[in-house]
Amino acid sequence: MKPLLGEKFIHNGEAVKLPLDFVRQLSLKVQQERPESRCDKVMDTLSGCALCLPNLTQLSSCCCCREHRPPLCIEIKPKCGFLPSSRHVTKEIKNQVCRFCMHQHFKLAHGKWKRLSRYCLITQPAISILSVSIQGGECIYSCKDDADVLQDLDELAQHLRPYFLPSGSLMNGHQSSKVVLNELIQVIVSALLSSWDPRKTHLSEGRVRCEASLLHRDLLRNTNHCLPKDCVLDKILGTQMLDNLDIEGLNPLFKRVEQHLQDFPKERSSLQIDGPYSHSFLEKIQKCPTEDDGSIEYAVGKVHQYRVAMTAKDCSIMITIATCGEEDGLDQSLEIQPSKPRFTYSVSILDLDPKPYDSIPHQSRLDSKIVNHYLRSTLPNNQELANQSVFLGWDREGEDCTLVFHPV
Ligand SMILES: O=P(O)(O)O[C@@H]1[C@@H](OP(=O)(O)O)[C@H](OP(=O)(O)O)[C@H](O)[C@H](OP(=O)(O)O)[C@H]1OP(=O)(O)O
Ligand SMILES: Nc1ncnc2c1ncn2[C@@H]1O[C@H](COP(=O)(O)OP(=O)(O)OP(=O)(O)O)[C@@H](O)[C@H]1O
Repeated sequence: MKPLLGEKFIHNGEAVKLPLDFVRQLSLKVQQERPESRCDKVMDTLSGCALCLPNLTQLSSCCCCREHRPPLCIEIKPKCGFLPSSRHVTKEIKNQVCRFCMHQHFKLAHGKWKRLSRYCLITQPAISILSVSIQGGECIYSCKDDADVLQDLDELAQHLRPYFLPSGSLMNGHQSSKVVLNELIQVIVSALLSSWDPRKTHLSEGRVRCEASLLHRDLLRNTNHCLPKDCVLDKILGTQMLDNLDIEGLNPLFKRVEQHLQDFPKERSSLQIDGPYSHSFLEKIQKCPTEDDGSIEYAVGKVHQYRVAMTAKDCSIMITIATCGEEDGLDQSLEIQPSKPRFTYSVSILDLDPKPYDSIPHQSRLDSKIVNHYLRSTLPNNQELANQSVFLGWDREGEDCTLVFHPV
């Protein structure tokens, strides 16, 4: 992922061995802390291996030590940043509404989420804050399912006040909360959009407006869709866009690979179906023909590209910021306005586990379920269709099992 997402955002980590007993105890502790919706996840307690990474809630050049204020760490899961433009897409709604918005309805119906979020990366310039922690691990804000969001944000603002409002400020109550949160968001956005060369900007390709976004239309109209070249969001978006066929275009290629592996099982390893994720794997991704020439190389290249794109669609960004003085003279410092505090920051990408090859059929089924559920549950014109859906071939789970008659 490093060559694709950029050296500076990714930490290799080091594979380390851990005593199995320690891992078992850790797993028990972690399991107790998991929110209900994530209790199906378990830690791998059998391999005895772990990845040792630097603590990304801290800054390496710690000018903040002088400041007496611990750094703030903000974690964001951006999810997919574009609408498909593949000719293989069969359902028009996928060109209008992003998967994240459609998936939310599906998750709500199945009890995974308790409410719809206003977050939609496709259309909005705003940032939805997922979690903020202070160095030392104290979490001061986290997107909880059933919490009172406004009250939580007020509490968050109280914590952040010393970072963003001068100590003598007379502002208080709701007004100051608003100012403080706006300042935080400005700093986050600046870190997300910062690149080594601020003059380089480019327009993101493809359709950029998700029609299901809950954000106000006026806000959407004024949105500028430029991303500075090489900023973290640009790198992630570019990698996500390796999925240019959509799962609907990829599925037949996956079947081609499956057939090939049945005929030539020994080629599984040279085609690097299960890795290793080496230089030659990267070459298969980068040198994949642009048009389908019917070859196995094309099919494998597209499958690999899709898996890498899926990883980039599910990664997190960690931004750590600390206030600093002018005398710190750091390379990566943000000055939002000359009269306001200066910040130093670091931006990293994490959770880059490769998505397994075997998950592709699941992704294909899930895609139909999400789209069918969305069409049935949200579009008023489809209400009648929804009532008849069982007869038309949609089962209760929203899976498309339509019986298609072909002319003979
Ligand atoms: O399918 P999505 O878009 O909901 O993404 C899943 C994530 O959901 P969320 O980002 O919370 O909405 C999901 O996150 P959570 O566990 O719900 O926090 C996982 O990251 C999942 O990956 P994997 O299947 O465990 O490898 C993710 O699954 P895939 O990326 O494999 O689809
Ligand atoms: N290097 C790091 N420094 C600080 N915090 C980290 C670091 N790596 C991960 N975290 C925190 O731990 C969380 C879980 O990490 P990650 O998503 O990589 O693990 P995971 O194995 O996918 O978790 P799960 O078992 O829940 O699926 C991250 O969302 C982040 O909050």
